[in-house]
Amino acid sequence: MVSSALWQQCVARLESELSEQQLNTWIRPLHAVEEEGVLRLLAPNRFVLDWVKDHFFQRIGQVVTETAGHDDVRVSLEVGSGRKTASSPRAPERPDAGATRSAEATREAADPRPAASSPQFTNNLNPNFTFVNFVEGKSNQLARAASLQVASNVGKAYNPLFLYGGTGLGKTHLMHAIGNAMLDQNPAAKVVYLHSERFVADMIKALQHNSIDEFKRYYRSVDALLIDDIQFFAGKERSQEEFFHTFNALLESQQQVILTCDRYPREVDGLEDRLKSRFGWGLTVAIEPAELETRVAILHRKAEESGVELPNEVAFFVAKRIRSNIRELEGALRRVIANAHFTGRPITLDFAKEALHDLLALQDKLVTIDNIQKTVAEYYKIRVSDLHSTRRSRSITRPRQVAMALAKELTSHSLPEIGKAFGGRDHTTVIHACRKVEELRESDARINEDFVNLLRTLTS
Ligand SMILES: Nc1ncnc2c1ncn2[C@@H]1O[C@H](COP(=O)(O)OP(=O)(O)OP(=O)(O)O)[C@@H](O)[C@H]1O
Repeated sequence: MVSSALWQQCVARLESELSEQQLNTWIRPLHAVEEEGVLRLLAPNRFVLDWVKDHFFQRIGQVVTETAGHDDVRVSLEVGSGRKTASSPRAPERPDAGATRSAEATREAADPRPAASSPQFTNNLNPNFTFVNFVEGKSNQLARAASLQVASNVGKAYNPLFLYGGTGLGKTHLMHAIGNAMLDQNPAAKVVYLHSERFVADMIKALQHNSIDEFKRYYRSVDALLIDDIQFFAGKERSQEEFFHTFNALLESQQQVILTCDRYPREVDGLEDRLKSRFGWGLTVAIEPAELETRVAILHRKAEESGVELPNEVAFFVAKRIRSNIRELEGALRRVIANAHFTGRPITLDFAKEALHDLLALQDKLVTIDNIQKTVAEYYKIRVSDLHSTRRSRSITRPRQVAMALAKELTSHSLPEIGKAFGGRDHTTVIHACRKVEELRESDARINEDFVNLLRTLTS
């Protein structure tokens, strides 16, 4: 809440000195009004006022003088809101008393949320990431179900909830969906979302400014702490230490912790073992690359949200060609919609092919059958020539089938072309391989893991 131009400049200066959490908790909630040589800072409540007065007021005075370029501006601090000021332009005699109660009452009457949800906790949640617009599929079913459980049983169902998986697969979306659901149920809930890099940066700032206790208090006072991409903690020992204690404190008092990571926690190098083991205390669930049907459903949903009708064949075409990452899928759809908008042409299959021409050409260059064969051979520690050969031992046939299934999934080659590239085999062999792999992925977790790992390697 910033209104005066002078105050905006002051806040910009303070941004380089204070942590994001200090700014969000104490500085940004202040509403500023300039009146006849007085910069009136209105705090949303007494609590914020007292804290700002004790901790920042002196510095604010200096910054205002430096920014204004003279010391003719007096700074006052009082409880109030911008709305109150508009109908009552006169500054109270005693800045931090007087109109206090009526200003508070105005705020409360206009704001249906309980006072506890005042801007001290800026949750950073993206309101567009909800359960309603999260499309369910086999690849994310478990993660979604666990997230729903956590949302309806905060701190008690699974704590921590640890979501992991490749980039752009919906981890952040689900995490925000939980936060948004918590706020729907209880608007006063203190839900804080942040990227792990932000946590590290804030901690460093807090250490530099001797405010580490305040930092600790802040993070330990939330109802739910949502930290994204915790792989960035790797190698940052001091941050891990701090996070470890915060994490324990939250868990002990049943405050919810939700974490995401681009891989399974134990696979993150440079992360302390005690953290890795703690992460496993709750529930660790993977989000896998979405299968074709889910990608198609996501495209339809996103098109609908943009008010665009997407022909089914276009949805299938885009979903078949862009497989690894929902963010890229969305990007492709956006491009098709924007092109249609600018040219005024209807979205047909030919139009989509044209709009995505360069993007798809680039992708074709990246995933070739050759490339798949090399990657698969390396993964299973066999030779590429084994994939072409007639050898029928299990240690060779399985990788060969997996490689064929990947070629079918990841390239636009026809079945006969794929068969030919595997030592001149028939297209029925490719069909059989694809069916077999599909079956095995259902029944054998290791094969499924191999397939997903290979898919990720080839498409990231
Ligand atoms: N199942 C889904 N339904 C609807 N939208 C989805 C789904 N999965 C992903 N998305 C969308 O894809 C985009 C990328 O998702 P998100 O940011 O959650 O990915 P992520 O897994 O957190 O990736 P990163 O590791 O790169 O941060 C978002 O716009 C999100 O809304």
